[in-house]
Amino acid sequence: MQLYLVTDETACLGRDLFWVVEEAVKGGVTMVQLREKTLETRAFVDRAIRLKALLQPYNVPLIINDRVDVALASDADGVHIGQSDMPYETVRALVPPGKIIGLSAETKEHVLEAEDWDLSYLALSPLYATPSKTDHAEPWGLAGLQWVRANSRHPLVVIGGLNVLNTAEAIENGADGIAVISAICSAESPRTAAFELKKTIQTGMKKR
Ligand SMILES: Cc1ncc(COP(=O)(O)OP(=O)(O)O)c(N)n1
Ligand SMILES: Cc1ncsc1CCOP(=O)(O)O
Ligand SMILES: [Mg+2]
Repeated sequence: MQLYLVTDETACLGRDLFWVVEEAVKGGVTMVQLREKTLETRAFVDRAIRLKALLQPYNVPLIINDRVDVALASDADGVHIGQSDMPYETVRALVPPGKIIGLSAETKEHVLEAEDWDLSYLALSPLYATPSKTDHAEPWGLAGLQWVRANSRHPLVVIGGLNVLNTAEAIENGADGIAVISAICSAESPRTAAFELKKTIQTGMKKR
């Protein structure tokens, strides 16, 4: 989950979502989350199955946002849950062993509660304010990220307002990866954008 693409069709500037995802993967994306907030269940499952087939040859895991049923139906590699979604214990009981479970943390309490849980990653949500999610919580900022790094045993992903200019500092301050919507989906070239972000992550990693 070094470079984690979260999909949003409306951010893709009218371009085909599957084209955007494949370009991004060719540029260096290491994990993809299918995030559909309005799609009906059948269309969501169809899209997940198609995306899984696209990603498989690249060995890039597919994560489903919010919906354990869709993750199971599409044999996705995992599920991402937030603080208003299905509770962790229920998800853990439903999802087969070996699947990825990622969780959003919006507060210090969420971070501490997650210490007992078997998570593949914890996402600091959001690191910075972003127009891509209108109902987001108070941003963590770099000081918040440093606190989480010191108090969490989980791999950390940061999401919200990440771009090529602020990625290195997030990595240097303890993030193990970044998750983005607009920096890739809305880029003129999703492939080049992913390539540049990946290069920046790797530079940041060398400095810590
Ligand atoms: C990687 C990642 N981090 C955070 C979120 C946000 O999850 P959530 O708070 O449940 O909000 P929605 O995305 O469901 O609107 C995420 N999806 N992915
Ligand atoms: C899904 C989500 N969760 C927290 S912020 C966010 C949106 C991130 O989008 P962007 O990378 O365009 O800021
Ligand atoms: Mg959610």
